[in-house]
Amino acid sequence: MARVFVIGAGAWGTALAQAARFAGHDVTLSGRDAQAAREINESHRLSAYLGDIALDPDLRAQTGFDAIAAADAVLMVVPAQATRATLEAIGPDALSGKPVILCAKGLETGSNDRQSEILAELAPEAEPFVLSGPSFAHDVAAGKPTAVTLAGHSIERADEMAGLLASDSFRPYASEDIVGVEMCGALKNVYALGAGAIEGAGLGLSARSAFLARAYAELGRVIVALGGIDATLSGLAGIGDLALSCTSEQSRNYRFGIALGRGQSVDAIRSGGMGLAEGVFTAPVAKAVADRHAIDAPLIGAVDLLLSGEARIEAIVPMLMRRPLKREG
Ligand SMILES: NC(=O)C1=CN([C@@H]2O[C@H](COP(=O)(O)OP(=O)(O)OC[C@H]3O[C@@H](n4cnc5c(N)ncnc54)[C@H](OP(=O)(O)O)[C@@H]3O)[C@@H](O)[C@H]2O)C=CC1
Ligand SMILES: O=C(CO)COP(=O)(O)O
Repeated sequence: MARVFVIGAGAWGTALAQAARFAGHDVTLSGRDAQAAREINESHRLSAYLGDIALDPDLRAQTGFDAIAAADAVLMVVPAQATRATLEAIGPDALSGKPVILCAKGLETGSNDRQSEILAELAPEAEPFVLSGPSFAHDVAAGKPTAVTLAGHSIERADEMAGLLASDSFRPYASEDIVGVEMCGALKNVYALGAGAIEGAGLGLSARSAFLARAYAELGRVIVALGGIDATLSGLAGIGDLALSCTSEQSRNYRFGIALGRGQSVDAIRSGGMGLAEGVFTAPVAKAVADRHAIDAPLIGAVDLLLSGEARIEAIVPMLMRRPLKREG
């Protein structure tokens, strides 16, 4: 039994804390909301995020970072834009020498950083890992089976972390492609916005499937240009999560995209309480990264344009369709 410390008591942090309990560990979950922590400890629920899913009674929740010093492994699961401030609050010493598994899916606004780049800056002595793949928090917390990718700098250490979190319902596959896995997790949210917009605009399932296939090709170009491994694309973090998020109304990003496709503005959708849609923050960053590396990424550009409010989907689709024809592959 290891001591696992999970930071971020929203839907995904709590689901992963539950997964770590399924794997038999001593788990502490740290959130910023004392009332939510009390609900987890006393009622074994997190109703605001996970409805009536029963949490393991031995899952302990708290605010603050007290138990982190004793942890064998740390999972970072706050939203991507909150990772920097959270790491600053923890301080570098507490994470020195510890495996830190980064679970948020997004690129940071302003710096354009991946989650592992933020960790390297603020806790350079921590050992970075990235977890990503097709995994809705409700499914994982309820003990429904899924598989994910878990990447580290060394495949042997990734094997060890995969072994740490594995249970009958949670099956991590080891990888040594931190960059590729991070880009898959961040960009699938951008593509889910686009696929949702196609649905919301009533453009049909053929269009959505064509978008998904071209998103897959584009994501492959991004991974390789940034130094990732092409094979990651065909794995759980790649096509596994892309297919899930681009076709399921369980995805917040997909639902946000549906609302965009129906003509609602970003502000109107946000004020409607849609919940966290990481792709909204990541899309402009992804566009900047693609431009900087001269990557041909028309779909990221299209989603970014749609989010900007400067063009509606009815105008964007012909722009995509009238580009010069290409050969596949
Ligand atoms: N939900 C899912 O199915 C999955 C989510 N992910 C990823 O996990 C990450 C977290 O998502 P998820 O848990 O779903 O999000 P939620 O919206 O469910 O929860 C976010 C949590 O982070 C807290 N939080 C919000 N802003 C801050 C901040 N500025 N500083 C510190 N804490 C903050 C919230 O606290 P409070 O409640 O007080 O606002 C809440 O506890 C995202 O990157 C997402 O893409 C990955 C796989 C699956
Ligand atoms: O990452 C997820 C599933 O793998 C969750 O997707 P959303 O954040 O779009 O809900």
